[in-house]
Amino acid sequence: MSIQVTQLVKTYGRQQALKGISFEVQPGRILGFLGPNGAGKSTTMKILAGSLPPTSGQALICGVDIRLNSLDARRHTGYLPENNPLYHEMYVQEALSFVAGLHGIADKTNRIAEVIELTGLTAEQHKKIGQLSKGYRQRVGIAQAILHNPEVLILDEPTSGLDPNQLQEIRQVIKLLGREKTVLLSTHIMQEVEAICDDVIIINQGEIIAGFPMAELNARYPDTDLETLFIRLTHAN
Ligand SMILES: Nc1ncnc2c1ncn2[C@@H]1O[C@H](COP(=O)(O)OP(=O)(O)OP(=O)(O)O)[C@@H](O)[C@H]1O
Repeated sequence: MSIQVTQLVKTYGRQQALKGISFEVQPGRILGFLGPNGAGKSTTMKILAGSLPPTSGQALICGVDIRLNSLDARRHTGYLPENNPLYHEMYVQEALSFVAGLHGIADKTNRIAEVIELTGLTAEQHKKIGQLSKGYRQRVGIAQAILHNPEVLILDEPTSGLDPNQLQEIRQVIKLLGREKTVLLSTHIMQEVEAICDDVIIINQGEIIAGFPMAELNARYPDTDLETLFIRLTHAN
């Protein structure tokens, strides 16, 4: 398994954000992670990315326990956080070079050229990040996340706030990356899941309330599209 989560709990003060969730993602799959605001998606993703400790439970990335061997687990993981924090004063190439240095990538120049090509940044690569449109900033965030060529990619609402063209283009980038990598993708856009995801999980109030391969949606929930199912399941709670 690329991602294996067992009975994961996260408590912030008195609030239980994750109430013991368990799920798995097989290698090479794109998993859509759906849930209403405050359901626990970002919390789960931060824990899997190694940037937030869980309260209890286990999470393995490519078989590596994120609590016992965080550094090793993070080598297998690329993470694009929800607010995509970037150095706006840096040039695209400069930022990528900086991140490549953090990862100790040997052949920086070639790898940076590769990720620029993969993420469609070629035309904008000589600009400052602050001068880029939101869609291109998302590409820089994705480029940073894949520099060290991780097997697992965790993307927290990568298409939120994009115009329809950029949204379509970023989806294509994610789909392309999903050919080789395992992707965990959170989104509020149901068509996005239908367009690019192999599997879907719906989380609500810190609990997983549904999970299935997209190909089984119709068999499991006849005459129901994903949006209707989402509203039905998350309203019932
Ligand atoms: N640092 C924090 N301190 C206290 N509570 C927090 C903290 N971060 C998140 N929470 C709470 O934990 C719950 C889950 O939040 P989380 O950000 O994981 O949800 P989400 O599904 O990503 O939501 P959204 O779709 O709005 O991004 C929410 O009730 C939120 O208010």
